[in-house]
Amino acid sequence: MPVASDVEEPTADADAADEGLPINEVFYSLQGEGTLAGVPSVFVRTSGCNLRCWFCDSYHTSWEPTGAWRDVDSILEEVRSHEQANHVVLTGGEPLIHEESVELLERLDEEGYHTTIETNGTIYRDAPIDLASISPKLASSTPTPERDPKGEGEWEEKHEQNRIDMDALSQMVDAYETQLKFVVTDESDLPEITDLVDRVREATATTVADDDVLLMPEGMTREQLDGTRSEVAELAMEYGYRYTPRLHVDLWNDAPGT
Ligand SMILES: C[S@@+](CC[C@H](N)C(=O)[O-])C[C@H]1O[C@@H](n2cnc3c(N)ncnc32)[C@H](O)[C@@H]1O
Ligand SMILES: Nc1nc2[nH]cc(C(=O)O)c2c(=O)[nH]1
Ligand code: SF4
Ligand SMILES: [Mg+2]
Repeated sequence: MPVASDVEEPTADADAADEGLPINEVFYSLQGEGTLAGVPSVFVRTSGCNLRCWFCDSYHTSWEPTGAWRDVDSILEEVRSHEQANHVVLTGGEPLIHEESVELLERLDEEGYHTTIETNGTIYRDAPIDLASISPKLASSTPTPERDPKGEGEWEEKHEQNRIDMDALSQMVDAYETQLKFVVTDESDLPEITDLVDRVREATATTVADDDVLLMPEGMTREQLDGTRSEVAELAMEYGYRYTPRLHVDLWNDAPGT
């Protein structure tokens, strides 16, 4: 069922909290991205986002948010049904627009799961998060009229205004074990990445090592990655940052539930 458009705003939380979370999908796979790539994990994907990256590979959580409201108990039951998994990845959409994500993370933590959150880093919440996998959005993600997958650039200004919130980002880096995972389209992204990393280092008490900074090639299909991964790998070597593959795309292309 379509998720009401008000899930896009964090202010809708109070009303929605009783109903649980808008869930787009729950599936079991290998973590495909970042320092835990290859680890068997259950993915819980919430619907609704406060940004609109033109390249978003989860279109039905952002541009066309779709899902069903589910209470935390029913989500936990499905997570537990994947008995082999010790790791849970909470993703979206933007999972931190939802207050109820905190309750889900608390319950997962109580049951002994390792929790990763995939977030764009614009909203801080206090929750038991074992790895904050933060993917701050660069200027190259902005949905200009030429790149808008849906309209004619109606989201350009709002996306541009909201894509970086240095207070939320630095609070998260100080609170949790963190990886900063940048989607790279080409080498023109690198000056913005180095500048942002410098600003995070200035704003936080935490040491952000170069290998906590990950470059991930843009592409939601193998064919698209064929056009980006070599250049991004070279850039990681040149700048001393870590390269992360998109292992799930290499293995399963853009198949649903992977
Ligand atoms: C769909 S997002 C959901 C979590 C959160 N909204 C975020 O952007 O971090 C999950 C991850 O996929 C990445 N991603 C989305 N579309 C992509 C694409 N076309 N190529 C590479 N990575 C992409 C995001 O940057 C993020 O790291
Ligand atoms: N296998 C797999 N690994 C992932 N890591 C982060 C994902 C996400 O969409 O947040 C993702 C995903 O969609 N699939
Ligand atoms: S922030 Fe994440 S979910 Fe939202 S549009 Fe960008 S990639 Fe998609
Ligand atoms: Mg994904």
